Amino acid sequence: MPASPLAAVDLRDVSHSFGTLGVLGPLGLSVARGEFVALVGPSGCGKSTLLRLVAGLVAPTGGGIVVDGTPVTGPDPKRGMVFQQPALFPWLDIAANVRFGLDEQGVPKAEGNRRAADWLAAVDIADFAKALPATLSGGMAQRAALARALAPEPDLLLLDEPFGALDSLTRRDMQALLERVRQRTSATVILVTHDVEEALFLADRVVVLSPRPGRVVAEVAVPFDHPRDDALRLSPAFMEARGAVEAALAASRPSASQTDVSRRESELLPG
Ligand SMILES: Nc1ncnc2c1ncn2[C@@H]1O[C@H](COP(=O)(O)OP(=O)(O)OP(=O)(O)O)[C@@H](O)[C@H]1O
Repeated sequence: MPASPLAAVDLRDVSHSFGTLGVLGPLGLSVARGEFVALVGPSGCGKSTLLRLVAGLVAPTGGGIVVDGTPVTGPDPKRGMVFQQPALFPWLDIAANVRFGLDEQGVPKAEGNRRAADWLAAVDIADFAKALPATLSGGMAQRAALARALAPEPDLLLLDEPFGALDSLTRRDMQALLERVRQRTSATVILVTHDVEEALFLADRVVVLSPRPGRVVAEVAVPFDHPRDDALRLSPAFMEARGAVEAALAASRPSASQTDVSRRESELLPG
């Protein structure tokens, strides 16, 4: 599969197995520079694995991944990642956590402080600069994790269910926040989520994966301009896009009646 000239991320015939368990692919996926793609699919279909492969934390057992023209062979500071659990360094205050990647890059101290303060303000936690992570709520800690990932100005931001552990109201606040901070960065974004509404609210394209081993079964373009606000969720066009993604998800699963038939057949089998 030839690389698209505009692709920031190119997955070429990628597959992955853990031992004998095939969890992903083979699949191809191209993400354009600056595009925001959301991945949805049934639990266990390999979404997190796909993100870890792109991050270079795991090597694929088949195919290859190219980011900005260079094959992925390991982690790179140009690829920021946010996980479901904030994973902040517990012994560093929030400002130092956000500054961490900048210190690693050798950014001078004064500039690092200024950029960290700027990002803390952008995610509305400037007042918590001196707090330790353990004293923050889940939502606040996740704001800090987002600021930490964005402060080094990554070319690619990988978000693995970043709001999955939050209550629904905090989750909506965080979606609005991510939509807002996205205007400050030109990073390409890949978001893994279980939440179809979240995917549609944030992304430019939603990619639907099949049950394990995950393969691309549908792609839905999200035609709404940015910045988006909450009213969008109630618009007929949004509901229509939601219906399209949910239909693709439902179509990719074995139907309930098929499952019932196979269960009944297995119940009838001797032994
Ligand atoms: N390190 C590992 N060793 C063995 N099996 C693994 C490992 N990591 C993941 N798996 C298995 O691979 C499959 C895919 O896992 P993965 O976390 O990528 O799926 P997912 O789509 O992100 O799931 P969920 O939506 O539930 O988070 C699962 O069956 C999981 O148990």
